Amino acid sequence: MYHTELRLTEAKKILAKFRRNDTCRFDLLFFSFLPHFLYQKLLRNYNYSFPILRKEFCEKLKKQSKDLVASCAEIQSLRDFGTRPIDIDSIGVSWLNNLLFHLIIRPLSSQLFGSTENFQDLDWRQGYIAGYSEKPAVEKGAQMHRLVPHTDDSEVTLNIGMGDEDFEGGDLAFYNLRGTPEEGKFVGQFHPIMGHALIHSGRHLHEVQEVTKGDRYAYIIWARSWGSLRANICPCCWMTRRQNTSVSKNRCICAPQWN
Ligand SMILES: O=C(O)CCC(=O)C(=O)O
Ligand SMILES: [Fe+2]
Repeated sequence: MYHTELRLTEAKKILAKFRRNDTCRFDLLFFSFLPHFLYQKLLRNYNYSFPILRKEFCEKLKKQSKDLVASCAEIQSLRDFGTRPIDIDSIGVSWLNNLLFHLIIRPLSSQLFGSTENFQDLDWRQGYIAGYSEKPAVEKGAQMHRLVPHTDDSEVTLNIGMGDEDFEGGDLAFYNLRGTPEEGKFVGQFHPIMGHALIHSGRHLHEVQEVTKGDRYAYIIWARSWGSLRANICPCCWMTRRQNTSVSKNRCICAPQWN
């Protein structure tokens, strides 16, 4: 679990540095208009989309991740790196996770999802780059053709399109909120835009459709609330969206027969 206060101090320091340095400042588009932030409602009331990173910055981040995969391929014991989505902390860009978490995800989430998802604040994040391709290959850091419908083990997910610019297919499709009568019903789909973020609740069923041309990358951050939501309910039941019935309660490892 991350220590929220420590990370917040770090995020503020980095933000101050960006404000002093023009070259860096314009790398992250959102800093220039964050105070007047306007988000756009997308796919009814559940998902919201807005521009967040410059294309050049997305390219740099992708390059850093791919270069690391390529160097690891030369070292026998690190060959697995790239077979799974690339963890942002492990490629030395934790500061970006922290900035996005503290300055974007936390404030937006408490307004947009706090009451429906039952949390007061978020205090944990994990960021990674997922790659998909018409021709998946470890050396590109693009491991998959598609991603089947699922919910995330997060209260809220931020999804930033990282390009490439000319891929085809690979739309993000949504099928409504797990645990509601509408679960499974198609809501809409979204062709990722490079540098644009989409924020949605973790229990919003979604899939990545097959990429039919080129490579497609996304920078995903999962955010959780261990301090409020997961402190009050069994995290395992929440994760599997187990309903609170006598049958499903007995299937939980926290149920009396296991203790
Ligand atoms: O690649 C994407 O756009 C979505 C990925 C996703 O849903 C996930 O990693 O949970
Ligand atoms: Fe997901």
